[in-house]
Amino acid sequence: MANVLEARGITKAFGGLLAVNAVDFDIPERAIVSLIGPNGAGKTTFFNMVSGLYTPTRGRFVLTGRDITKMKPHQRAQMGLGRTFQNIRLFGTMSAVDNVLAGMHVRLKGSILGAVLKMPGVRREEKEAREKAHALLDFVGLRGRETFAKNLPYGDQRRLEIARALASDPKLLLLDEPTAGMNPQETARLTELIGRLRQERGLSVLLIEHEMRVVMSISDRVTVLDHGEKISEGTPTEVRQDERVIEAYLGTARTG
Ligand SMILES: Nc1ncnc2c1ncn2[C@@H]1O[C@H](COP(=O)(O)OP(=O)(O)OP(=O)(O)O)[C@@H](O)[C@H]1O
Repeated sequence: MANVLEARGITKAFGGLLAVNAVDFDIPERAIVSLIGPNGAGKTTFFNMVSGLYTPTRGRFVLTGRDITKMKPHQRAQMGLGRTFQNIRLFGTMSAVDNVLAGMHVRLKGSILGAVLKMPGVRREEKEAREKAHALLDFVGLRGRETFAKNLPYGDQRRLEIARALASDPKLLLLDEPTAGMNPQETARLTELIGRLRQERGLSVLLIEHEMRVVMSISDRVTVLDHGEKISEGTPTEVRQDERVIEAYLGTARTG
């Protein structure tokens, strides 16, 4: 199966500290892949390099066959990379649907002049965008929530972040600790939603997640980082039985 993302020899040095050290990493099409490891292992740093917030010190990223290593975050978004953040970054005093529309702007073509003149093409595009935004809210289970984003329950805000990320039609979605701070019911619903991203939308997902029940239940492959190095990679069952992983991480991790 083709890979959506290929990372080769990815390294990030902060001064003398190698936060990520020569990591190779593939994400196949329609795969759910998780990155785990103890605090400070380099997960977020790796993630920030995939999305373009950090430039690797060495190494190369290829997204759907194109080298994106030197591209800026918004260019990567246009090429099919979507992400959510560990700390929710919604527009608090905008409605749910307006948050999703904001996520769509990387794809909209209409000019400001066109909008001012109310040109038919632009009006049609706006209408279609609004319909699509409502469909995405339906998909994540937020139909008809017209309140400000900041007034939504926490679990719903996380789902809204995913709807906003989907608005740019990504091929690969990066989710940074999507169940952080959720209760068990919210976690179960979100896990199901992640499965539907692949099932119903054909997406690949890269997940950073501390909740081992989530990781082990939905991942096709798990990669384990420790001190910036890849120490294990395989199916959840393989990784769970790997002595190095048990020693470095699972012995102390939250296993539910
Ligand atoms: N901007 C930065 N400047 C300097 N050092 C950094 C920076 N970002 C991360 N580090 C260091 O790089 C290492 C990897 O950190 P990173 O946040 O990627 O780990 P993590 O696996 O995501 O941890 P956590 O599970 O706590 O989020 C740590 O030692 C951290 O202190």
